[in-house]
Amino acid sequence: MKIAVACDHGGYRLKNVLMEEMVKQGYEVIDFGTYSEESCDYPDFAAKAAKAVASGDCDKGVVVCGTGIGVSITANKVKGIRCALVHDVFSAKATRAHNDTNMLAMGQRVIGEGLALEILNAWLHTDYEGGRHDARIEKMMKLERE
Ligand SMILES: O=C(CO)[C@H](O)[C@H](O)[C@H](O)COP(=O)(O)O
Repeated sequence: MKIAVACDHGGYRLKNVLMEEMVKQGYEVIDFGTYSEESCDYPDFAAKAAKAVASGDCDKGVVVCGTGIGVSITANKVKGIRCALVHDVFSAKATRAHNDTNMLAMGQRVIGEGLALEILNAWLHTDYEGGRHDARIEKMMKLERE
């Protein structure tokens, strides 16, 4: 499975920790930047990762900024993306099981690395449940076509 990752300067350190974990687990990780802690604009990088997921080049995406908010808003502007900003394990599982999210956002300035890794793993390893959630997702995605 191919995972697109991206961050701004505020998420650079956590992105590296998450990438290391995913590589260790055998995921192919494509890093869309940024590549240092020099100040930059999160939409430039989050958009690249989101477009890679939306086009099918990558299967899922993980984006990080200071709060996770900027990168999640950006990712959700790209058609086909359902990006969840998550800072607890329960929501990480729920957003895969119920929302079939294809991108995960977290904030380096909000949670520690240990919790972020638990969230990442919960999100990566929880399957979409389908069933009653299909119609709800279809209603959300229909908004993109209006
Ligand atoms: O988009 C954000 C806020 O929702 C991110 O946390 C950014 O990383 C943050 O705004 C960057 O702030 P900085 O003061 O320029 O480091």
